[in-house]
Amino acid sequence: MSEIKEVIMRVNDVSKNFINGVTDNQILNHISIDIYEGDFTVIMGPSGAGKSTLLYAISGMDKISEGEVFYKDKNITKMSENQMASLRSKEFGFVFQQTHLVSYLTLYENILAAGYTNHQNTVLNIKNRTHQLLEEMHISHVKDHLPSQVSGGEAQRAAIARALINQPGIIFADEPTGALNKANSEQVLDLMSRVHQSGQSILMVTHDIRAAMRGTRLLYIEDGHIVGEKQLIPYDGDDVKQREADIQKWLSSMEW
Ligand SMILES: Nc1ncnc2c1ncn2[C@@H]1O[C@H](COP(=O)(O)OP(=O)(O)OP(=O)(O)O)[C@@H](O)[C@H]1O
Repeated sequence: MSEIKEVIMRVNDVSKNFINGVTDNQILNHISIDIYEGDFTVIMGPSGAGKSTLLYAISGMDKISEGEVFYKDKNITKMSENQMASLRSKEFGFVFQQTHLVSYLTLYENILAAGYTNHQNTVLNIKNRTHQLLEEMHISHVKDHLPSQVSGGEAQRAAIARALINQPGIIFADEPTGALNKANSEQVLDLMSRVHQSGQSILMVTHDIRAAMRGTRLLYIEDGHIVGEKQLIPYDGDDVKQREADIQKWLSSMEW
């Protein structure tokens, strides 16, 4: 019997236009898609196809031109700035190519500060969870370093810890390994896989097959439409070559 998944984000007929002078560019063209709880959903597609625009539209980071986006049945399109800010700090976690860590705070303080944005939690709980995440992300040994004093991989792992501090319903990641070398990328991806295995819903944009293979559902966007989809069994580190070849074959069928 197949497992029934809950919808965590519902994208309903969403369009996004950018107006540059007199030109009106439609980047997202009436997209409707459900994102499921517990999935590691990956958005792929050619450069300029609208991958990041879709991620920002779904996460409410950017206003959409038309349509509606729901998070667990709450229509986020209708929320005020304050409601949206509160939802973002409690329910959404963000990881970008650049970490956006505060340069004058240590890794520990960066994570802690994000925890303090959720006023429902106690200081003791936030401190305990920060230490737990530092352990899980293998960065306890550099917790008192500034972002400029650690490697790109360590900084990105701190950014993931920061995204997880408030136990978000979903993590949005935009090319999280885009600025990292191969070794650091693999470490970050291993941690993202582990976070996903613990039940975390993730929506990630990437053009990197090594990152995409961590996903359980791949979506392909082109010319503002979702034109392809592929399901994958959860990543367990086995048959990596086969997984890579399967994704490559699927991408080639999209890009012919
Ligand atoms: N703020 C903006 N104003 C005007 N045009 C924009 C803006 N942001 C994005 N665009 C345009 O929208 C299109 C899609 O951009 P987007 O960043 O979503 O693409 P992408 O698929 O993520 O690309 P890449 O893989 O190169 O990062 C591009 O043509 C881009 O130039």
